[in-house]
Amino acid sequence: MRILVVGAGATGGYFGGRLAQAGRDVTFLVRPARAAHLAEHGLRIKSPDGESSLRPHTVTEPDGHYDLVLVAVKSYSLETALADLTPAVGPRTVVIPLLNGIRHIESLVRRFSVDRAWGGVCMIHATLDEAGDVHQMSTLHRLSFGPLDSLAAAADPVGGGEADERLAAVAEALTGAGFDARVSTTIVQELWDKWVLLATLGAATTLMRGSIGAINKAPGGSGFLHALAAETSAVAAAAGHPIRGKAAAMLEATIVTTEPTTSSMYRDLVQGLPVESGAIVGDMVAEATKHEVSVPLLAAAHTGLAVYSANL
Ligand SMILES: NC(=O)C1=CN([C@@H]2O[C@H](COP(=O)(O)OP(=O)(O)OC[C@H]3O[C@@H](n4cnc5c(N)ncnc54)[C@H](OP(=O)(O)O)[C@@H]3O)[C@@H](O)[C@H]2O)C=CC1
Ligand SMILES: CC(C)(CO)C(=O)C(=O)O
Repeated sequence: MRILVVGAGATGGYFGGRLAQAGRDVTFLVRPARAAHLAEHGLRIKSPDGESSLRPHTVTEPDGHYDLVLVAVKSYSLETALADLTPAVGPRTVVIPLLNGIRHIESLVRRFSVDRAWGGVCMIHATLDEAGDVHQMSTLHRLSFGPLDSLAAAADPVGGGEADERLAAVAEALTGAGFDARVSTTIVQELWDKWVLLATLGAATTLMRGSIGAINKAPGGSGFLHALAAETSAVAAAAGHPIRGKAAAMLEATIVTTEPTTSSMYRDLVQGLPVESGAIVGDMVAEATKHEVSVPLLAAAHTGLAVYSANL
């Protein structure tokens, strides 16, 4: 299976790198500066389990159709990346995005239809360090993926057809490659579960300019985190995607920790980089407005991120 990974940053470099190390046929679609860096230094992955390096195969424009395309760019780069990657998408290509939030799903479905645009949720704490290496900061590395359930059911109402064959092939390609790969039959709900977690984590850490552990140790911090999580959970419930079970337990465990847990958006902010505030916090505020849910803390975080972005 030919796999194209669009973006060789923290997530693309990690998951694509692990796939290449496992012997999969992986090509990275990168821009010229990243291509030059990778040609000179290779793709280095630093993780709690050790350090590794590989010589990735890169292209700066697609060289034909691929069977599977993993999209690993930030939300603010998506539209350009979609235009760049479109020549790689043939009639049977599966496109799986790793982005946070929900809005990118609509862009992908608009461009490729629900038949080729699937859902993907990655759980990892990773960053590109000052040397341009991928730094995996915890042992978490999970990738869930699958056709967009309700939409896919409408496209393939009886199941058992070509969609199932492609799912089996994609699952085989992604499984056993050194990370936790999971087929999901409820990927839309998983996208919401992750969004609620990340909107909470991202809003809290960027508003308070510190980790969840630091917030919990500050006066009023625990109450603030619980109030914020109640807001994001209420938005998801009002939108028809209430978080339950394991997702609710994970949210609770995340907001009570005294560990220095942060979010990718916070790491970007402290480095003075652009942030995905619209896709992660702004869209959740918009959902709240649509469903008449009161979200004063989330709205304050959104305002703070807008001020930060305006000063970049
Ligand atoms: N980092 C994390 O821990 C997690 C991140 N996520 C989500 O994953 C998504 C990706 O984030 P992350 O990997 O951290 O981001 P990074 O900024 O580390 O990497 C994004 C990469 O995309 C590249 N890129 C942008 N536009 C293009 C293009 N047109 N063609 C090719 N490459 C392009 C950039 O390359 P260039 O050098 O050319 O700018 C950059 O290296 C985000 O939505 C994020 O929220 C989800 C879970 C965890
Ligand atoms: C939820 C979390 C922290 C881990 O995947 C994340 O997605 C992020 O930091 O962007």
